[in-house]
Amino acid sequence: MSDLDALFEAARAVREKAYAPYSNFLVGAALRTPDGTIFTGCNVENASYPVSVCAEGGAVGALIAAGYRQIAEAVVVGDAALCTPCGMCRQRLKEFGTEHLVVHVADLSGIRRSFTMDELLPAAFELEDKKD
Ligand SMILES: O=c1ccn([C@H]2C[C@H](O)[C@@H](CO)O2)c(=O)[nH]1
Ligand SMILES: [Zn+2]
Repeated sequence: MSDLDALFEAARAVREKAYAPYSNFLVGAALRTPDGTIFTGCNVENASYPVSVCAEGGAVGALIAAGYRQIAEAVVVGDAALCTPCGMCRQRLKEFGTEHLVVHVADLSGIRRSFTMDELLPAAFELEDKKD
């Protein structure tokens, strides 16, 4: 299995764990660090809708909590719709993306589109003096 296949499988598996009783739209995200470690997250909705957390947010939290700071590649798996990260998650991914971060967007049968971070979030807001 290629590294990308493994990342896709991780995102597809964690999608099954999503808590999305309000939208019924399950999402899984898998992030690969430069050393090949994979972190995953799923969307967790809430009766107070704005409290919901996207799959990408959970995965970024897991990666940071484990002591990592860099995302080299990401896969987001939704259902039929083209499940590109929302605006907030584009900013989240940008914060920790390597220069060459590629975000693959998939449905259950596989990857449908691939984007560079710059395609997803051109002219992104970033602070030069951030400490990593
Ligand atoms: O990239 C995406 C797009 C949507 N969602 C979630 C948010 C909400 O729970 C549900 C429907 O928008 O899907 C994600 O987790 N990631
Ligand atoms: Zn989001």
